[in-house]
Amino acid sequence: MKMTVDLKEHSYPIYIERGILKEAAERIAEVYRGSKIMIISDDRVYSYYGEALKKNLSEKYECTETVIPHGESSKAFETLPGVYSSLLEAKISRTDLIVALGGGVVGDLAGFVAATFLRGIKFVQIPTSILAQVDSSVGGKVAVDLPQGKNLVGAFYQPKMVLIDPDVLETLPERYVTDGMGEVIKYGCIKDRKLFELLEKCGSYENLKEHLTDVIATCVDIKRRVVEEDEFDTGERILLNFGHTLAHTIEQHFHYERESHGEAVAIGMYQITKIAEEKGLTKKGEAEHIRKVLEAYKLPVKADVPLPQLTEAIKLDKKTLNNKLKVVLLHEIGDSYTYPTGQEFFDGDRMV
Ligand SMILES: NC(=O)c1ccc[n+]([C@@H]2O[C@H](COP(=O)([O-])OP(=O)(O)OC[C@H]3O[C@@H](n4cnc5c(N)ncnc54)[C@H](O)[C@@H]3O)[C@@H](O)[C@H]2O)c1
Ligand SMILES: O=C(O)C(=O)C[C@@H](O)[C@H](O)[C@H](O)COP(=O)(O)O
Ligand SMILES: [Zn+2]
Repeated sequence: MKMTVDLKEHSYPIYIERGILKEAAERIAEVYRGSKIMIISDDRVYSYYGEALKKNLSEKYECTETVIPHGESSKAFETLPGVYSSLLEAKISRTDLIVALGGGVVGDLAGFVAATFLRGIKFVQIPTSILAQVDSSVGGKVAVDLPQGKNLVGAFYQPKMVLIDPDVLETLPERYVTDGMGEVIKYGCIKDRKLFELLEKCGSYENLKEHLTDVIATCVDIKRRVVEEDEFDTGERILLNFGHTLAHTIEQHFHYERESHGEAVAIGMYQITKIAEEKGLTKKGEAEHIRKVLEAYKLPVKADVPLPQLTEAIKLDKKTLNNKLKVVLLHEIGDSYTYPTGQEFFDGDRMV
C-alpha cells in the first residue's frame, strides 16, 4: 500500500508492505539518485536487519553505517558528535542520503542529524518498532532530549520516504510491542472510535495481530491527514499530543530510564481523562473505557510520583503558548479538542 504525505515541495511517499525491506534499494531509487548512503541504526536493530539492508543498498549505492547503543539515553546531545564524525569520515556530502533504520529513538536522532549536518541532508525513515511505524517515522518531528525535558531541541524536517515493513515486528521485544500500543490506542482516542472499538474487541495484541498491517495503515493515515493540515504544530497537530503533557514529565522525572514513551503516554491519557471527567470536560465513563483497553494491552495507568512533583517540568512543555498550557482532552472517545489552561489543571495529590 502506498500513501503520500502532501506537503507541497516536501511531499513524500509512505509504503506499508510486508517484506518491503528486501526491496529497499529499489524503492529508495524512486526518490534518490545520488551515490552514497549512511545507515544510522542502533546495535539491536542493526544485529537483526542491518547487514541485509546494507547488502541490498550496496547493489545501487556506496553504503556505510553508524550504529549507536539502543535505548532512550542515546537520544541525547552526547550521541551527536560520534554520529557527525562518522558522516565526515565517510565523506557524506549535501547530495548524499541518511537512512534511519530503527525505532523512534533512531528515527528522531537520525532525523535531527539529517536536519543539522551540513545544514541539512536528505533522509529516509525505515521504522522497525510499532511506535515508529504508526507514529514517529511520519510527520518530520526530529529531536533529542535534554535532562530538563523531552524533545526540547529539534526541528520539523520531513523525510524523503518512509518504508514500513510489518514483518520486522516479529523480533520486537514484548515490552516494545506494548509500548507501541500506547500510541495506537491514542489514535483511537483522538480520532477514530472504530479503531478504539476494534482494539477493545480484540482485547489483546495476540488477537489484534491478524489486523496489524491494517491498523498500522489506519494510524499512519490519521497522522498523514493531521500533518498535512498543520505541519508546524500550531493547531490540529496538537491533538497528537493527547496524554503527552504528563507523559513527557514522567519520562523526564525518571531520567528516561523507567517508563518507556508509550507506557508514559498510556498513563498520561488515563490520568488526564480522569481529571477532565471530574471537571466535567469529558463525557463520564470514558476514562474507565480507556483504562480497560490500556490494561488489556498490558499498559500501565499510573506512575509512582505525586502530580505536584511534575509541575516544574510541565512549565517547559512545548505546548505552553503565551503562558497558556494547551492540554488535549476528549469530548468522548474518537473526538478530541485542545483546552487552554495552566499547570493547576494537574493539582491533586496522587495519581488515582
Ligand atoms: N517524532 C515523533 O513524531 C515521535 C512520535 C512518537 C514517539 N517518538 C519518540 O520515539 C521514541 C520511542 O521510540 P521506540 O518506542 O521505537 O523506542 P526505541 O527506538 O528505543 O525502540 C525500542 C527498543 O526496541 C528495539 N527494536 C526496535 N525495533 C526492533 C525490531 N524490529 N526487532 C528487535 N528490536 C527492535 C530497539 O533496539 C530498542 O531497544 C521516544 O523517544 C519518543 O519520544 C517520536
Ligand atoms: O507528531 C506529533 O506531532 C506528535 O505529537 C506525536 C507524538 O506521539 C510524539 O511523541 C512527538 O514526538 C511529541 O512531540 P512534542 O512536540 O510534544 O515533543
Ligand atoms: Zn508520542
